[in-house]
Amino acid sequence: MGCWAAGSSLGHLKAQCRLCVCFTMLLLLTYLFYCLTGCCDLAPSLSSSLPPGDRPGLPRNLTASPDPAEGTDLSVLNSFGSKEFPQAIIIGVKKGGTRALLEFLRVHPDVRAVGAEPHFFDRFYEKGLEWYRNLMPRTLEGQITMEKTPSYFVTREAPGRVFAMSRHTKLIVVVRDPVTRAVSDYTQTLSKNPGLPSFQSLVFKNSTMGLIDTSWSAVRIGIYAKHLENWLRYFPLSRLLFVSGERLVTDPAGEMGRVQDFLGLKRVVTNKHFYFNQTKGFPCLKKPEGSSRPRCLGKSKGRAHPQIPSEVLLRLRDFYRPFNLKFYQMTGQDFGWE
Ligand SMILES: Nc1ncnc2c1ncn2[C@@H]1O[C@H](COP(=O)(O)OS(=O)(=O)O)[C@@H](OP(=O)(O)O)[C@H]1O
Repeated sequence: MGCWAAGSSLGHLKAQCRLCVCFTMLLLLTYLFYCLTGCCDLAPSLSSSLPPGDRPGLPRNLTASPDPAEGTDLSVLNSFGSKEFPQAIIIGVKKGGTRALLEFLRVHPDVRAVGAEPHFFDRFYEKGLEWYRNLMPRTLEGQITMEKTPSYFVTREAPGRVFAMSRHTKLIVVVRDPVTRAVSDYTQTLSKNPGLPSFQSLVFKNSTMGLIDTSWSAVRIGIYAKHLENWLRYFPLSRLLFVSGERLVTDPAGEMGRVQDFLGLKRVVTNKHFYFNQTKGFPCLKKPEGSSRPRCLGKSKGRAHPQIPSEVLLRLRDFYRPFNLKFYQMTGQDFGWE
């Protein structure tokens, strides 16, 4: 009888143990499931009001705050990672080659970028930082969030606003010979408005005196030294990288090497990612992000420019020379615009 009682209580204990193990497994599996579906992100953030660059040592999936714009959208809950403020922004310049640079960077597995230009720091600042963060793609730990809006470089308020988001933001400026850039800018406007007056009638305030009209944005944008002064009030030079728009065409892998170093990324994007497309006249990607087929940039990039009288271009070149020299001095780089 005593023996039977001992055997029965041992059996009972075994059953309890099995139940215990099952319950623990169930708990673990539930936790795993929630983490994989991104629900762990919904835990209240420890420091979500701080931008990413300013959050000390937290795993990135712990830093995301609840996403009001997403509501209960299951497709979003199912995605991995979290939305972060950009740690690096291509701030300019318009027609410098900013799209090419962003598309080349997107090949890198550790770069995630918004495709469209957000224009947050110039046009939509009143929408607030959370609106901006929600535009960003989700990133995993170790990945960099990026965006490009070339008009930031010439927006007076932009440096202070970017600084207010994070003083650690890395800034990339793609610069191109200001004369060619002005013609490229004009070509773009002309494509939207074929009735536009000629380049020469817009570039001069007084053509007989040869006075350049600096109020015309196509001219003003190219005075790089002036705009850079504005950024240097907030950011040290070490936080900025100047990419040569010319070299981005002639040696894309070389420029990409510098950009990846600046961003603290492994040099993944190299020569083997590019081929020169003779028809386009530009380097193109063998395998752009999300595609296995070679692709060049669209028709609006690498357009033929209208013929501008050489004396007009010479006058414009004279106008830019002192500003270019100042810019070389400020950046410590000679871009070779003659
Ligand atoms: N790989 C490649 N393919 C095509 N185009 C290239 C490339 N690399 C640089 N570029 C030059 O980029 C110029 C357009 O500059 P952005 O992309 O900064 O223009 S924009 O401000 O976003 O409208 C564009 O100017 P245009 O030639 O005047 O069209 C190009 O010269």
